[in-house]
Amino acid sequence: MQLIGTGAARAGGEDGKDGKDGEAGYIAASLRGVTKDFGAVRGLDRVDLDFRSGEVTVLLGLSGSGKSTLLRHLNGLQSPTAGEVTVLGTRIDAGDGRGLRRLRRGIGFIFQHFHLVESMSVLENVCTGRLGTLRGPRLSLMMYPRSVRAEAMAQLERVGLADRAFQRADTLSGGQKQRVAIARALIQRPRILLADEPVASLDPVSAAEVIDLLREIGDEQGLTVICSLHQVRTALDFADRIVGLQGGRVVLDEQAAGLTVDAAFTIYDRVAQPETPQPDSTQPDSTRPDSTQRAPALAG
Ligand SMILES: Nc1ncnc2c1ncn2[C@@H]1O[C@H](COP(=O)(O)OP(=O)(O)OP(=O)(O)O)[C@@H](O)[C@H]1O
Repeated sequence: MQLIGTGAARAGGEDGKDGKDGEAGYIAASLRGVTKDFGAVRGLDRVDLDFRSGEVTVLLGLSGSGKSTLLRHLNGLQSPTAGEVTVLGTRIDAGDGRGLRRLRRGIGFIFQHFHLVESMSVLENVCTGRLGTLRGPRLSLMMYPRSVRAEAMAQLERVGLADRAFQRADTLSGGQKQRVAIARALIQRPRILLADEPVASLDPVSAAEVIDLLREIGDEQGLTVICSLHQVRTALDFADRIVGLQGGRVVLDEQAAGLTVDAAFTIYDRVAQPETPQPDSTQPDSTRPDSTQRAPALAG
């Protein structure tokens, strides 16, 4: 089976041209020959990928396959050992501190553990998403411009949490916290939304709500969404495109619509021990062995 397909080219049209910034389907981010070494450990291995505007991509792969490392390269949190990372038309790996900060304003990042300030109100947490555009410290909600507070409230309405605006963040459930984190990312007015296992800490119902919200917002705003997940079936429902990583290498790159669950699972099977039981694709996600459950067995 040929695992590496032409997902990126198909998403952007047959010619695969870059297009101009602002056009639907232009290349919002790309990695060219990106290798990342952490001492003796290779985190990414000669990765070539283009991500087009408006496209929702899910990164799949075993724990340690390089998903988080790839996402961190896309917002300049990490720099490659070799290769180039271009985001929104600018080499993010070569930027200075100021250029990097400016570029990062166009990139929202959602984390597994939300990264909210628990003692702050929900509304103030959302306002912090605009700190990069404001001069000077903001030590309380009222130190943010009225326009920022109004926009934060609008974003909370968008994620269905306006009624929680003045509660402390630590009074929310995990699913609610992740929706606040999404609102905080949206107030940046990003063009790219990166999400690193955004539902890994959530119950299945909250996880589905967060995934649906990300898809809706991505579609509404034409965002480039790149998200790592461990739930294969959810990934196929959510994504336009699936990129599979193994040992830091891209081993699968296909449109989600053309992939079966079993084909997607080959990302994991290629490193499975021979005696590892094969998944039963007739079972629903909640009962079927998924990568989160299979990973330890496969890795061991
Ligand atoms: N800061 C670091 N220092 C040393 N090694 C690292 C560092 N970050 C990542 N690695 C290594 O790089 C490889 C890829 O890690 P990465 O966190 O990207 O994997 P992942 O696919 O996101 O895993 P998970 O699904 O568990 O989050 C792993 O072998 C990991 O141990």
